[in-house]
Amino acid sequence: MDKIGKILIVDDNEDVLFALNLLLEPYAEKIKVATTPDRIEYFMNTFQPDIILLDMNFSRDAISGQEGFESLEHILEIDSQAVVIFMTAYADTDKAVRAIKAGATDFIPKPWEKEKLLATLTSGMRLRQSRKEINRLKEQVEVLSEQNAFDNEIIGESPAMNEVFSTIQKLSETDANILILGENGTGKDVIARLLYCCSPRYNKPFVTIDLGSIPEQLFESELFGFEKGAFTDAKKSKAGRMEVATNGTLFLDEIGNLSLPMQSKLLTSIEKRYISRLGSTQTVPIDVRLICATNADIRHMVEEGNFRQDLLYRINTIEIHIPPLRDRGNDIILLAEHFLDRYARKYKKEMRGLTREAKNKLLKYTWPGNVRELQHIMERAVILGDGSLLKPDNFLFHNTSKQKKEEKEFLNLEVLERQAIEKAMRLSEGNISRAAEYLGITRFALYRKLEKLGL
Ligand SMILES: Nc1ncnc2c1ncn2[C@@H]1O[C@H](COP(=O)(O)OP(=O)(O)OP(=O)(O)O)[C@@H](O)[C@H]1O
Repeated sequence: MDKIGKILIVDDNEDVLFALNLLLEPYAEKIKVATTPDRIEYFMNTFQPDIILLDMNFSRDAISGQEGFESLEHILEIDSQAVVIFMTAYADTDKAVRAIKAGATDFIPKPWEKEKLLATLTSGMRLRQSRKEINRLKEQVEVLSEQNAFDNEIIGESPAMNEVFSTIQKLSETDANILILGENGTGKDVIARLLYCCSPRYNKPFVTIDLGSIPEQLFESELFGFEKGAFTDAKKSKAGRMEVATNGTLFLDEIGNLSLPMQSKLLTSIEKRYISRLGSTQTVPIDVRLICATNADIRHMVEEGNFRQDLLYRINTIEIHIPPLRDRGNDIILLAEHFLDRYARKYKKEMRGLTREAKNKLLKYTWPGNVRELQHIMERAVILGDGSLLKPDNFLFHNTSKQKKEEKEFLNLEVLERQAIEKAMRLSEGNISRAAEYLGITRFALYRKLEKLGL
């Protein structure tokens, strides 16, 4: 039998204390005794008992149990997780029920039967351990949430980024499912974490799955979990990320990578709000807020039959478009200075900033890899650069042929016009007059252009 842990026995009868001490000594890790309830607080602070065996009746009043209830209340005020087992010579069901309702764990009548007493203490100890474990896990979740929250400082003052921040602000009281769209490296992950930090589910779990990096065959077991023996390698049961994220937020990165059969399973679980682990017929209720992200053209995927429209409706209650870095104007410089500062500290370099020419070079570049590319370029420049200011020569852009093609497309007037119109329509939420105003043209001209471009 496992040791029962630390026990504090509180009873005004010294014979009882002596007998219990003797009886429990072989089974308990340590025992302390007190003859008056006013010593309980002292022992709780210094001895930190796992279980408190508490007499219900002290000298003031022999049978009502009132004094025991008052002590119980005081104990639970000090430690709401305390395990208190009442003892009384006057066992009656009413008092037992009252004791449990008041927060006691169990109740044993005096004189006690040894086996019954040990069984009660053992289950009390198990309860204490589970409560400790739950507390530990809660604390872990809190620490992890804080890490999730404050790892990244988010830089951005451009109108395009301010629009993103203001949408996040508006969403701060809601639980709506969010779809974050944006090119590679624009900061979708950073924005997902910001959304989480500004949400009512902050301090609850934030669980992520990068669907771009999980092999297709593992996706189901990662998301839904499995029972022991569900497949050859399932040596023990494991909760899926959806279950772990319950009451919190699940971030599905690269949702565009999800195969059609998996899309259908995800949809079912979102709609039914429960899941079944692989190899189990039991259902587990889930309550998660979904944040999804993709750099794919998800609407195009729907049109091509590669992404389920009904799933899209479920995940995109609100869409957030993260602008590419090239549309963020001076944010490029703010970010460059932010990374310069970070890497100068990391590599212990005395670098203070960028020359005007260097800033111009960064502003002119089209940043196909967005913030991630800027981050890498700054790191390299800091490592290889000399002097206190970084100069244009410190920045080498390795344009791939694909990037060059994208850059050329970026200069194509027709492409630019289409992008501007699409953006104006999005910002005006389809309102033609407002979109025309944003574009500085008449409503009629906008109609003609929409028709010409097939929009
Ligand atoms: N506004 C920002 N301020 C500071 N750092 C940023 C910002 N946006 C992105 N970053 C940094 O840039 C890098 C890329 O960002 P992130 O991983 O969030 O992009 P992503 O869009 O999720 O990329 P992918 O498409 O590859 O998944 C990260 O190191 C992130 O910390």
